[in-house]
Amino acid sequence: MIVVKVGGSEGIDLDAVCADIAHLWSAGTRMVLVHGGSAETNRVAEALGHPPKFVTSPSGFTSRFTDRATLEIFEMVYCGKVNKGIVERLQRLGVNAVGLSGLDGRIFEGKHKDSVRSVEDGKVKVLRGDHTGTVEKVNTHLVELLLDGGYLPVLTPPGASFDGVAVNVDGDRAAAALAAAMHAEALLLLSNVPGLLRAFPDESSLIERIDASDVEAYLEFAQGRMKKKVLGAAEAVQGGVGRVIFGDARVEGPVSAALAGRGTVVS
Ligand SMILES: Nc1ncnc2c1ncn2[C@@H]1O[C@H](COP(=O)(O)OP(=O)(O)OP(=O)(O)O)[C@@H](O)[C@H]1O
Repeated sequence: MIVVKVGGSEGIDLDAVCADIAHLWSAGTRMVLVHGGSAETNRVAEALGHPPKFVTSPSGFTSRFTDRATLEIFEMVYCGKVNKGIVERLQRLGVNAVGLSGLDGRIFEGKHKDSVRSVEDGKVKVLRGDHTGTVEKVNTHLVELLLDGGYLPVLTPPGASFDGVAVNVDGDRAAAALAAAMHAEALLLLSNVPGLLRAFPDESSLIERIDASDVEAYLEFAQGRMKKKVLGAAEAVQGGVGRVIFGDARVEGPVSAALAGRGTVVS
């Protein structure tokens, strides 16, 4: 089986992703789709008068500061507009897709992190009231029930804390944990870039191949949220996933192209 994670950045062609998934699904490929929704969440948050706030940790990782109001906006967009938009596309293409968040059935579970360290003007501040977490446990039973019943699961953050509180989890790392837990042969991380670029944003600087034992060394090329993808790739291969491909979701047949090795292949 394969796990496909498609991001929610500008330029991603969800129609092309869904058409390709429908084609592979009807040919018998067992798969789970995980998605993001960051760009649309930023737009809706602005429109609702609660603009997004991103924090950068002392180790250089960027994340969305998720207070309760942000979490609710996040859910509206990720679990509502984006998730149902993908499920509708797939249904129209004849795929019996079911959309769930990681909170449903506690598919993605982890500890609630209430505070985050943020570097602001060169100083480290501690911000409280954060609703984030890292996926520590994937409960695959519900996902397997759906697959065995012929349904294509379409999953999205948030996840559930061990106390049952909704927590914003990173979609790439959640997909990586899912791929490892499901013993997937491949994890595809599709976004609005051709893959991991050595000199972002120069698209001709694509890194085509990374040795599985060496992934973390490539963190230095990733900026901003790309770092989480590299981290997710490292976690997936350490968890036994055969290969991880960073692929382009702006092209025709994006899933097949990534499966054929177009992008950055980690193996
Ligand atoms: N070295 C790099 N190579 C490629 N992209 C990079 C690099 N460094 C930073 N990036 C940025 O990482 C972004 C992809 O990560 P991001 O999390 O924003 O995407 P996503 O997975 O599509 O979104 P979502 O958070 O909605 O799931 C690219 O749009 C690019 O701007």
